Amino acid sequence: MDQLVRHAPAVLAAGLAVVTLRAFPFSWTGDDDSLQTAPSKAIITELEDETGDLEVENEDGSVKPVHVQWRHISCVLMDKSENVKKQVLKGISGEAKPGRLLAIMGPSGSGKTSLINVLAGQLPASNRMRLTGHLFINGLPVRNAKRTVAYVRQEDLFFSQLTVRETLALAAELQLPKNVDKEKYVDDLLKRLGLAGCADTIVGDKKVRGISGGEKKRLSIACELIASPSIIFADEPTTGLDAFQAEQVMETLRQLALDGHTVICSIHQPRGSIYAKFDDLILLSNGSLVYMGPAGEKALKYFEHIGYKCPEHENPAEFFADLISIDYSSPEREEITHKKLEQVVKIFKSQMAEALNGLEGIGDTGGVIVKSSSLKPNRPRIGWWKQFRILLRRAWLQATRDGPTNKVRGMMSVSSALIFGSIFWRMGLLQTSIQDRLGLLQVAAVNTAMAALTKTVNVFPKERTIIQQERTKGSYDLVPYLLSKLVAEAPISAAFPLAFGCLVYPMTRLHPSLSRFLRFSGIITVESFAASAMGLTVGSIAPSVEAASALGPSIMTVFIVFGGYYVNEQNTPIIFRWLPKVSMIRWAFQALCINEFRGLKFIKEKSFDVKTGEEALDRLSFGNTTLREAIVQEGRIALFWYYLTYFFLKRNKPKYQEFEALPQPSALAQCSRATGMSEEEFTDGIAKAINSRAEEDEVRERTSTLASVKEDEVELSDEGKNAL
Ligand SMILES: Nc1ncnc2c1ncn2[C@@H]1O[C@H](COP(=O)(O)OP(=O)(O)OP(=O)(O)O)[C@@H](O)[C@H]1O
Repeated sequence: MDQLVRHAPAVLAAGLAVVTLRAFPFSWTGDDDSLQTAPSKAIITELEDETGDLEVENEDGSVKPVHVQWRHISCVLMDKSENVKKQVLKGISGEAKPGRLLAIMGPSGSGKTSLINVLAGQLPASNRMRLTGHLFINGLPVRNAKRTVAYVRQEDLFFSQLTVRETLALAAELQLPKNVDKEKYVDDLLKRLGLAGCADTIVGDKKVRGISGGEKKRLSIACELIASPSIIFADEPTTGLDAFQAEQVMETLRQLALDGHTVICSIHQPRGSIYAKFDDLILLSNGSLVYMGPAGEKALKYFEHIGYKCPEHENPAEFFADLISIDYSSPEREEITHKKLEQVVKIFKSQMAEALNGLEGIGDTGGVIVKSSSLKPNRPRIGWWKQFRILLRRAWLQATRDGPTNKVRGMMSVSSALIFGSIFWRMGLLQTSIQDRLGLLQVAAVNTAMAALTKTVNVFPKERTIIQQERTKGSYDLVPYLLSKLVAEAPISAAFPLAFGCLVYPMTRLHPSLSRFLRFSGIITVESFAASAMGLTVGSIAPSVEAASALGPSIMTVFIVFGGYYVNEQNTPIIFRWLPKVSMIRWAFQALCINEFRGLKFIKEKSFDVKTGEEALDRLSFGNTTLREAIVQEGRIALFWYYLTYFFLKRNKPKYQEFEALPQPSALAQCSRATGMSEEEFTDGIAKAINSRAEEDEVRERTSTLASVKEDEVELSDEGKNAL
């Protein structure tokens, strides 16, 4: 009898697992009518079906329904001594249904972005963070159900000089299978997202005005849709937009939901007309769930039922915001609003617990504890050569169309050539001209390197974020990307040192020979590539443009000091001897000196005066090196920095927080019965215990309860099947 009583919940669980998965659980507050409606034709026209993947499309072109469920998600931040510093998410459960738009609302800092990141598998990893809970896609734990998600982030990052159509066409070529008509696909996408009117306008940036903020957001959504998403996440898609643009963006998301996608967005405080577009609603406050269920009238009825009535004609979003925000205007108000919030959270928790008790079979994996995984990057669909050609086109368009940047670089090259040309105007062959030549060649080397470095560090950190996102989607590999960038930027990067050389060489009357002039230009061009490559490395490790702009010149200053002019290599302290060998300034300066001084004869006035250029080179300790050797060294330095860039880009992939193990839902339900605690209390206890080493005993105690239940459960699951 005792055995029967213990087995009963599991039999029930097995039955319910099947029933609830079909009927979409958590329907206690749900309006399931819309789930029955057939999704309309999807934007995505054709997709490969890989074994084990969730197919995004049905054969008739409609989107396959994807149902996301999550249970007991807790996210805790720890301090250095492993004590809980902040509970970002406190045991959040819920679901997102296909064909419906789910909005996550709450005051600033309530955990909206964190929850959306967790659900998208893109919560940035941190050693000080503990993430527990379960996430299921169509009833399968995320590790078993591969899913493609579209994640529209708050910040819109694009190649600024490409038009809207080019941006989409390049993404389509990189991500879609061969047999898809890309032109038609892009045209459809442009029409669907209301971008046809600005299809041939460049995206733009702070320097050059392009499309509007709302259009940028819709372009972000369009780009994400190419990655064949089953679920669309959008983190505060209306932030920074005016009311009209915000409305249009939300309408786009609503349409995508109507097409059958599962759409989840976070939003701060929408106006009434936007709120009316939501099908489902999650209200968060201070990491706790205040409400999860249908939006609209049902949500208002729920709050009315628990004693909080929304005044007539008030925007429900504003009513909810007032209800769940803490008022810090005075200690009394703070206490009152705090208490009110605690009460609302408590009421919802008890209702949720009731609903969950009837749904214990969701996502059951036969008693096995599953450690959920975050998203893994996909593999590119096309070969390296095709990737290279597509990326080359993009890099070329970006580099050549960037008028303001090229203009500034051109003006800097010309103005510095004119300044140095005037300072070192027509150097003769007197003894004093030796110092002048050395000074000019040194400033030419420093100026070239600094110009190339500055340009790169100002641009690359932003581009790195784009390529990391694209690579996570599996658009392309790093090698074709870096090669395409190098090839596309080479002619432009060479043009500026050439312009500098063309002016400064004749003005200063450096060694007057065409071949020497060509070599001079060649040396500073190679140096410019080396400095750009160093800029790429700095940009690939620095967290922001500001950090890269501080780090790059600091490293370059060291190379300038050991650039062959200020410190003689032989007098360099032993521990710094390696620095001149890796200084691009030194090798460029050395090559420029060899090119300039070899074969030059100076006017000798005193017996100890330098007579030939070779003697001057000897005094600099440059006498034993050939020009070829110096240029080869410079080339090696460029390759070294390119390799480091590759290495850091490869290594510094975005890392996402993984879930820590928690009991399976059905086992959890039994544990909750066995201990007399609610599921939330039990999970919170385990989550806290995982988070604190000081509570190891508690973990042991609770996991032993779980183990005893699990043993029964394997047996019971079979019984459940038989019973069914
Ligand atoms: N990695 C982290 N380190 C420190 N604090 C964090 C981290 N992640 C989240 N938090 C904190 O957790 C809370 C919730 O953050 P989250 O960004 O999810 O809130 P939000 O509701 O999206 O806020 P907003 O509307 O202002 O964007 C905030 O107080 C935030 O400072």
